[in-house]
Amino acid sequence: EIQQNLITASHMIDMDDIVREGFSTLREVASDVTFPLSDEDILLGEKMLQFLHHSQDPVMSEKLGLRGGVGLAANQLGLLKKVIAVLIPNEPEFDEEDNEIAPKEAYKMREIMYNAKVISHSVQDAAVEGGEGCLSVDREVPGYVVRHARVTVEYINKDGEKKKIRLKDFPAICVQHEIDHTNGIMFYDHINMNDPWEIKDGMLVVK
Ligand SMILES: Cc1nc(NNC(=O)[C@H](CC2CCCC2)CN(O)CO)c(F)c(N2CCN3CCOC[C@@H]3C2)n1
Ligand code: NI
Repeated sequence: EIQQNLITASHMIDMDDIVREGFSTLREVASDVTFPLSDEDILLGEKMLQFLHHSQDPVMSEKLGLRGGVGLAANQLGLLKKVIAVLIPNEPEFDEEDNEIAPKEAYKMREIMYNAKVISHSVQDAAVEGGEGCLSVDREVPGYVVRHARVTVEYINKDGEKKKIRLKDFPAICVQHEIDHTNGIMFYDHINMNDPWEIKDGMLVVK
C-alpha cells in the first residue's frame, strides 16, 4: 500500500503520515481486522499509540513537529482498517504551594482497540466544552459536537481478547470521535450549523 513506511518498525509516525480533509479514507468505512492479528496490524496499533505518546511529550512533539493528540484512527493514516488508539492522561494535581503532584495513574485511558463499535448508548447527549478539533482538519470548526453521554463499546485488544467497556465523560467523547473515523464520520458532522452552541434536551457539557 502507499503507506509503506507505516509497516517499517523503525519508522515513527509524524504529521506527514496523517491525511487531511479531502483524502478519500476520511470518508470511507474501514474494514474489520482479522484475528489472529497479523504482525503488521499489531505493529500498526503500537505505532499509533507511540505517536500519541510522542505528541504529548514536550521534547518529542517538538522534535517531530507533532500536534497534540489523545486519539488516532487508522483512516487518518490512509488505512481502511478498524484500528484506533486512545491515550488520555490524568491531569496532574497541585499542592498548596502550587507544586505539581503526579497522579496515581498517569493515564485515565491507554488502549489500542481493534474492531471497536458502540453496542449501546445513553439517551442523554454530551459535548466537550469548547468543541473538538481533529489532526486531519487544519482549521477551526466551532460548535458543540453532539455525542452520546455514555456508551458501551465492544472491541478486541491486541491479545485477541474480546472486551466490553462502559464509558462516560471525556473518554466516551474521545472513543466516539475515533470510532466515527473508522466509519467515515468527521466531528463537524455532529455540529448544528444553524446554532453551533445550542444546548438542547439535557445535553451535558463535558470538560
Ligand atoms: C481534547 C484534546 N484534544 C487534543 N487534540 N486533538 C485530538 O486528540 C483529536 C481527538 C480528540 C478531539 C476531541 C475528542 C478526541 C485527534 N483526532 O483527530 C483523532 O481522530 C489534544 F491534544 C488534547 N490534549 C490534552 C492532553 N494533553 C496532554 C499533554 O500533551 C498535549 C495534550 C493535549 N486534548
Ligand atoms: Ni480526528
